[in-house]
Amino acid sequence: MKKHLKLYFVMGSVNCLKNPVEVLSEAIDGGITMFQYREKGKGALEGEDKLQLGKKLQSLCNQNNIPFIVNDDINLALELDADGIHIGQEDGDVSKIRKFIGRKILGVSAHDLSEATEAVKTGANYIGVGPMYETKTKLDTNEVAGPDMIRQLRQNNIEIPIVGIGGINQQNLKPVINAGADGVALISAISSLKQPREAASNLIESINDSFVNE
Ligand SMILES: Cc1ncsc1CCOP(=O)(O)O
Ligand SMILES: C=C1C=NC(C(F)(F)F)=NC1=N
Ligand SMILES: [Mg+2]
Repeated sequence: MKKHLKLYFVMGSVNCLKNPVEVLSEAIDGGITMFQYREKGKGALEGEDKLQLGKKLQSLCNQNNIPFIVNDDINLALELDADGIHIGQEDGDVSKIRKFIGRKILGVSAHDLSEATEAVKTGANYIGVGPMYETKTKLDTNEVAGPDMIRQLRQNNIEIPIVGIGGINQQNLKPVINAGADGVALISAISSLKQPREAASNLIESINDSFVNE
């Protein structure tokens, strides 16, 4: 699990500057290690359109052995037979969902020690902790937690794989790794750029450097 979390690209059609299939294809070439289909926000696809785009993105991931995770939408995750699902605190009872999805990857958002502890107890495979920094991508985030939140979780013996998320880019990712995260999750640092391949390549290089000099 930990090795997949190094550069976790999260995106939906509304986040992309150009065709989402092209964006993901380039991001995979650039070196992302995991993908989350998060079709959410103003203008997001729904129903059949959401399913069809999901299928295209999933096949890109399958061709490249990249885990394909669906955000929030359990029915879509099961219909696509996705590799896993990511849910927030408001997306339902984690232990019920764990039973429902069997051995698929289960990611849970956590904003503090109590939510992280709860997620571990109910069988999450990783937790997403944030927001690390200010972000304009998700409008209803909790207040900025910062990399210190990850450090605090590790100091309280939270051993589960952790990925930081929120406002992360090449310039500010090192503190997130140094705080004890196994990787970074991000949207606009790849999806909003004209050259997603180059963006992903620069990001994974910085991430690997951060681990080497830890
Ligand atoms: C999904 C999510 N959860 C916490 S912040 C965020 C948005 C991250 O987007 P960006 O990487 O563009 O800041
Ligand atoms: C709200 C979210 C928080 N964390 C993550 C992830 F990075 F995948 F863990 N994904 C989300 N959609
Ligand atoms: Mg959610």
